[in-house]
Amino acid sequence: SSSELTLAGAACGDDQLVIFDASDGLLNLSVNGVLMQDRVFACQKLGFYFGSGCLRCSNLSDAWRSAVKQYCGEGSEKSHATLHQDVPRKLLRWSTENSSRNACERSGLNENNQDIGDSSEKQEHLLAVPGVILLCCGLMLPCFHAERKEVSRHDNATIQRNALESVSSYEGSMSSEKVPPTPHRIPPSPSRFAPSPQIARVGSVNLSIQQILRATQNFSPSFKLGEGGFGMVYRAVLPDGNVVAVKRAKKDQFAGPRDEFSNEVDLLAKIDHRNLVRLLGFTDKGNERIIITEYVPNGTLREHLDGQHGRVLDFNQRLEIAIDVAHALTYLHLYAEKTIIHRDVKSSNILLTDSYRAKVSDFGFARSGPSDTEKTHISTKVKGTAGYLDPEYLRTYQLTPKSDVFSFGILLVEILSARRPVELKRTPEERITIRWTFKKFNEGNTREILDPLLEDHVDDEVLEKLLSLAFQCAAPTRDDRPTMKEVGEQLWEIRKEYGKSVRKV
Ligand SMILES: Nc1ncnc2c1ncn2[C@@H]1O[C@H](COP(=O)(O)OP(=O)(O)OP(=O)(O)O)[C@@H](O)[C@H]1O
Repeated sequence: SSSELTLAGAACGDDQLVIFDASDGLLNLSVNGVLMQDRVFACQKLGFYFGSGCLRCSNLSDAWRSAVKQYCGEGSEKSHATLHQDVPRKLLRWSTENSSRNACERSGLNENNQDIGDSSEKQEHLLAVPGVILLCCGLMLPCFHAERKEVSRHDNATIQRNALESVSSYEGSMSSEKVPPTPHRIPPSPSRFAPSPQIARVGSVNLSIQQILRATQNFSPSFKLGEGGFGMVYRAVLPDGNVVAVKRAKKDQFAGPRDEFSNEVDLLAKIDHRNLVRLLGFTDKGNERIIITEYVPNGTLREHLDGQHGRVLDFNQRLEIAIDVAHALTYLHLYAEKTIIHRDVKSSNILLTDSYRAKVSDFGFARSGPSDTEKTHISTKVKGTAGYLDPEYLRTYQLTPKSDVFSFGILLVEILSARRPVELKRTPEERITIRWTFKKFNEGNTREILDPLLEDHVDDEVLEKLLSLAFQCAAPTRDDRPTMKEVGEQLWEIRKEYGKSVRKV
């Protein structure tokens, strides 16, 4: 539901690939968190992944196939043709002409193929071939073909629904897992869900399905607040007049290897902080899985930065929001029953109250940190949202609270600039907001970074301190990043300084 969304992700050796889109439907590829800015080069890289056998079309989900097709198939055809006369077009025709046969098998990209192995020697050989782009394009064709076959099997509406559903936060996989994971949120497994007695104690709202149906007028669209990877979110008015948010799991979230529902419930149940959305109750009956949380009435931070709520957030409000998020994360990292790593810190997961205080929501991806005090990290699948993902975590699969610190650094720049972490409509130099910001900062042009809609005067020193803090948080190596507690303390100091500078003016 945010605008820069992951469409598909896969692991290839040590590389994590994400093809993601923006609200305008443009597609881009990132490898290990680095956006491939040149589409031809990116398609070459994809071609090598296919060539080395680590990406196989037979293992690709519909969403991946369709993403690859959109990314390298139609858009790049022209540029390839310019470079290599009309040959790639010929290859595309080859694929269409042979549509009756499985092109995956035909090109030797099936599971048993030994012709194009995964040895680096063969990759080097591929690199040495003139017209490598042509070859790469050819290697990817089977996927375009397979996608076409899918289209003929499904009606358009289904495809569109699949694409929408797959637009969610990123889930990569360990390098040892050769099969690319489905880009869908991993659905909850009924077998693993068991209401914990703790929840019953924590939950202060006990509602039957009937009462929930009444409170949302049968999940009426007019009560809908939004939609995320887990399902729809509704506003519900309880018989006592209190308003709550009701998060209803999608039907297709009911079978699968992991249990996002119980994950979210278990974690929320242990949390009690004014800057974190509070769990009030849950229901798990029959075909319905529902989480009831505190209702936060004033939309998401991203909506406010987009100006969707009319009034522009002033500088002090932005500072307070940043401090609130820092406090929420400090609590999760240090003071909750055990260390919790949120893993999906982003502006669309920050909800605002009427007085513009922030509450961090969406614990679908949250993980408990290492329970063993000796260990500094846990090794786990990569999850999160493109643009906010810690590159070290992407590379090593080692998750620590510093991954949240990285995302916070990206968020801080977003709060100051109102730009999304990745802005695909902009020129290549401006696309990756953190890089663009860093360049502007080094050139001494910090004012240009600020949200142009912001009317307040902001002291240069205050702005520079905030940006330095954001860059420290977004340092490539986790050891160079501060802890969330230190970030909160620094923000607090900067806010005091800003207060003084405003009084002077
Ligand atoms: N407690 C709440 N109070 C008010 N609105 C909420 C609440 N929780 C969620 N929403 C609304 O519902 C939308 C969807 O929320 P949800 O947490 O399911 O997904 P998301 O974070 O936007 O997306 P994703 O699941 O892909 O990360 C939010 O963007 C927000 O507008």
